Amino acid sequence: MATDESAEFLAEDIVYALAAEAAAESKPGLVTASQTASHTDMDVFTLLRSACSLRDTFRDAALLCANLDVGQAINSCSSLFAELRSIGKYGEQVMFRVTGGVNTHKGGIFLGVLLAAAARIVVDREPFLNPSQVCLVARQLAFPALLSDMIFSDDDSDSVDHLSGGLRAWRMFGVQGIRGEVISGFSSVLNNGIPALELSLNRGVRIGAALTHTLISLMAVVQDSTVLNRVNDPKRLALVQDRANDILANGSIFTKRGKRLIRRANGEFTRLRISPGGAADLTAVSLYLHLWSSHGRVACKKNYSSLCEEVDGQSFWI
Ligand SMILES: CC(C)(COP(=O)(O)OP(=O)(O)OC[C@H]1O[C@@H](n2cnc3c(N)ncnc32)[C@H](O[C@H]2O[C@H](COP(=O)(O)OP(=O)(O)OP(=O)(O)O)[C@@H](O)[C@H]2O)[C@@H]1O)[C@@H](O)C(=O)NCCC(=O)NCCS
Ligand SMILES: Nc1ncnc2[nH]cnc12
Repeated sequence: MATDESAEFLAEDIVYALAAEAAAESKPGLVTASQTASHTDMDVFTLLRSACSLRDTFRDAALLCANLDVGQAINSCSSLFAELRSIGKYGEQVMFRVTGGVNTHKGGIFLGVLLAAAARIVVDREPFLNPSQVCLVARQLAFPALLSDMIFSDDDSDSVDHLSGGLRAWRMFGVQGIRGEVISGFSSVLNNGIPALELSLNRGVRIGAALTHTLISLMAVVQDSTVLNRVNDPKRLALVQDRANDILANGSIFTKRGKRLIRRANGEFTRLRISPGGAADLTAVSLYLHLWSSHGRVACKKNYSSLCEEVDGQSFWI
């Protein structure tokens, strides 16, 4: 196997970001270090095991593009994307093997493979990777194939049972899921996720709390098909977006009221078994794109004394 320093560091940051997202607290309905929330088949250790197993997958995706410039990559996008998809499928097999069959990071694998490839294409020209450029190249690589997935899913068949959760949500309700996020050029990540993450870090909060605010900011806008996987009811997605918008309007992690609403949303989503897994994946994406753009340094002006505080008489981890 050829060695390539850029491919190694890109993969390393993706794995770190998936693990950091898993460990972060105060994520409504999602697995954290202290809860399994809406999930009965996985905990934080399952997610960490999965994240750690995927490093070679992301490295291989970057390596595949090590000698390509943007023009060459875009001219050969359909064959390149087919090769990336098979690297991603192999990554999915590894994930299912190490988790005993649990879907921990299907979306995270796809996004990581695509963005590692795009970043490796861009990195020779731009050592400080600009998130918009990386996302644009990723979009160009994936656009034809994802569009055809979506058009093809609209076949004559009345049944949607054979479709994946994402394609079913698209076909039944026009919810665009992961494909729409990529086709849009990662609009939620660029317009909501990364700005929220950087605002939090600039305000001096710790990385875990910054990830919570990033997640909430994404939940407010993302068309997350995971929310509809278990119950095909678009009202559930509207509920997630309403709750997230309400949290943001009340100060999110920066106010007591915001934190109270985060806690309340966690209780509600857990009761309803709602899991915003797509927004979780995009939280990790926001983190590694931020890391790549700042050369691997998270500007964490730490305040460890606020690690755990009381909200309504209960501890609130941030
Ligand atoms: C293109 C692929 C992504 C394959 O797509 P596929 O159609 O197979 O999958 P989708 O159902 O479309 O969704 C994939 C995952 O994407 C995440 N996601 C959803 N919405 C968004 C969004 N708006 N932005 C970003 N990411 C999004 C989501 O992943 C997360 O949730 C998963 C956990 O969900 P959970 O409900 O707990 O697990 P389940 O097992 O489904 O249910 P339970 O048993 O628990 O009830 C977790 O994976 C997170 O990562 C979606 O799950 C790509 O994978 C691909 O190309 N693969 C190769 C195979 C292929 O070629 N397929 C093409 C089919 S046409
Ligand atoms: N923290 C999390 N909880 C549940 N599903 C996830 N998929 C990715 N991260 C997740």
